[in-house]
Amino acid sequence: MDPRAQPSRSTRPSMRPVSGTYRHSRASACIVHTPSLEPIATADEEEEDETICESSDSPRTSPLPTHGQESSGSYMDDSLPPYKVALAPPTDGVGLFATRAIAKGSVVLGEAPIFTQPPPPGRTNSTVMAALSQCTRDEQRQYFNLTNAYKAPRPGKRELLPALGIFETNALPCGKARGGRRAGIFLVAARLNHSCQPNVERSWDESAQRMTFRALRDIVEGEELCMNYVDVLGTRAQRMEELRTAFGFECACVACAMDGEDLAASDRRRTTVRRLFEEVALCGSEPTLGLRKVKLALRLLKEENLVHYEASFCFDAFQFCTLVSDYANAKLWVRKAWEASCNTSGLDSPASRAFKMYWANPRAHELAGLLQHATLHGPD
Ligand SMILES: C[S@@+](CC[C@H](N)C(=O)[O-])C[C@H]1O[C@@H](n2cnc3c(N)ncnc32)[C@H](O)[C@@H]1O
Repeated sequence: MDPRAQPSRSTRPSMRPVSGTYRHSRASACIVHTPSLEPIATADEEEEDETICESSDSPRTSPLPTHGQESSGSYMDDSLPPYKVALAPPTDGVGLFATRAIAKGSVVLGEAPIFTQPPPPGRTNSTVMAALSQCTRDEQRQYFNLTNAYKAPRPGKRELLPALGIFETNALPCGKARGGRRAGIFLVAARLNHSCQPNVERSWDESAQRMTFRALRDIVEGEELCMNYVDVLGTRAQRMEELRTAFGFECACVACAMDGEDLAASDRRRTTVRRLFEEVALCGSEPTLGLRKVKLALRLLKEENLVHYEASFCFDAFQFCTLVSDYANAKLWVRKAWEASCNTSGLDSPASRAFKMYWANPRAHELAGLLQHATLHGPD
């Protein structure tokens, strides 16, 4: 190993340069979930990097399939929403179901909050009631029809008055506030159930003050639309425990319904991806090894039907390639990261824009050329 190949200063930390916490939890994550795992910052969590600008040879045309009405956040190809509310039997409540096929990356729903609240302790039953008083009668009626997971006492949780209990059950993080993150009520999205194999991802558009929900993969008519409230890389037992403690329910999703060898294999894959996520960040001086780990993680994610983390791992692979000046493969990887990021958080998200910029100019990355020249591999 070339001793020069110890990119001491920044390699390790900057293996996750487009970092941040990409929380999947509902805002009742006053239950603090700090997923060191979570890869790509979404619009609600990532300050825009001011150093990023379009270079003149930026890729101009999108090689991606059309992203519905990407920027407007409205529905895909007709004026009717591509979902309906219907009973979701295993959950004791309702959920949202696709009323037609929805293509990967399409906007499923764009919604503004009826009101937002600061993080605790600034959020109380009185502040929620005050915000509700500014809403229409219909919004108030719909609000009080939402699920309240704090109705009955739960171990370790204090009972909450109804308005606050409903808020904590249904609110989603949306934007920053002094001392934490604001959270808001989205009357339609409040009907999205959790799945450990989600098919919908949310991203907050700070400038439009709207939440956009995109299809993580192709969705067939009749399929339930689900996002994930917690990180999904744990074993079933770990995920169940987290959902029970944080949200007070026993997860009835398809991944948690597995048993026997299927469950054991799924647990193994998810824990391996989690381990790889940590290990890849430590491979700054061993790009070949790092890239091998990335490829394994991507294969396991695919087998688990999990799309999250794809962009992050692809970006790691990009960095390994740029470290050794393998710019041809670096471009292939960052393009893949860009495609994955557009599918989950849209063309205009800070991560998507950063990936696009590096696709146009991989040498702009701070790790470029730090190690001895080598040729690695592109995506499979
Ligand atoms: C934000 S609401 C989602 C919509 C809710 N099902 C309804 O009827 O309004 C969250 C609640 O839905 C239920 N839920 C969501 N995901 C679930 C899952 N995977 N398994 C069981 N219950 C779930 C829990 O009761 C949870 O407190």
